[in-house]
Amino acid sequence: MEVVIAPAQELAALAADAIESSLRRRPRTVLGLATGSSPLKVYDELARRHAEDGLSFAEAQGFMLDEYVGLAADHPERYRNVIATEIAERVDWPADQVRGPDGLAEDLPAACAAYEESIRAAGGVDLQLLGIGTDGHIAFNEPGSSLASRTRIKTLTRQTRVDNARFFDGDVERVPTHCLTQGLGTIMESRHLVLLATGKHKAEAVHQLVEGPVSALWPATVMQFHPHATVLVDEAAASRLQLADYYRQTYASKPDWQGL
Ligand SMILES: N[C@@H]1[C@@H](O)[C@H](O)[C@@H](COP(=O)(O)O)O[C@@H]1O
Repeated sequence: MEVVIAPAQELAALAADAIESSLRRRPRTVLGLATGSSPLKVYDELARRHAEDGLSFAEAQGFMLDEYVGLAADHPERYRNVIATEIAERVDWPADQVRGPDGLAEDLPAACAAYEESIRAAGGVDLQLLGIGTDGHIAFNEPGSSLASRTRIKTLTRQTRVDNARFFDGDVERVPTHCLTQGLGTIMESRHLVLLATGKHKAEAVHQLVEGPVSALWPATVMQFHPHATVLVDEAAASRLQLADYYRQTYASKPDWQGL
């Protein structure tokens, strides 16, 4: 696992570099898309590169991590709409090449199975962007999630609903109680995981993710088993890391050509 400690803007540029090099090498790249505030600067940077440097998503495919259950099709916080607004519609990405689990399906388990199949049919995710919840969840895999889980229905914790109330006018009661989420087993099949975390409120979760024992109590710790995982954190989110100096030295001595 590689840990990079840098200011937020630099982290966003690094994640965008990894996505850009993948897209330039292979225009049919399959990208895993995250919601929440953590990836927003990455999306801004990608949109800028599309406008200024011609970075194209025309042949790329996108798969979202998760979706709320039951939010109306036109609800601005429906993750499908968030991804459309934050990235897909700002670049040349055909709408039908960006998919997410269907939180409005009548048969939710069938929708989850179909989603797994569509990821498989696309050849799997090349690069998966991730954020992390304050309770250590990735996507919506809350504490207690099976480390081998696949896309399924989950009940959100009170903590996650409180954290996400800011997107629902601060009213926790308006945050849905259920979601569909890629499982930890699904996420672990992505070829490269790139997790972004900023702010002091993420420091404990980041410490557990990088340095804690692997445990369903901190679901992101499963990433310790991934052969290519990159953790991009600012100073505040890195403030509880025991080996922060070692991560700094390692990154400082890395040759430029190596990338993430
Ligand atoms: N389902 C999303 C996650 O994918 C995201 O990583 C997490 C952290 O969000 P933020 O980046 O806003 O802190 O929040 C939500 O619960």
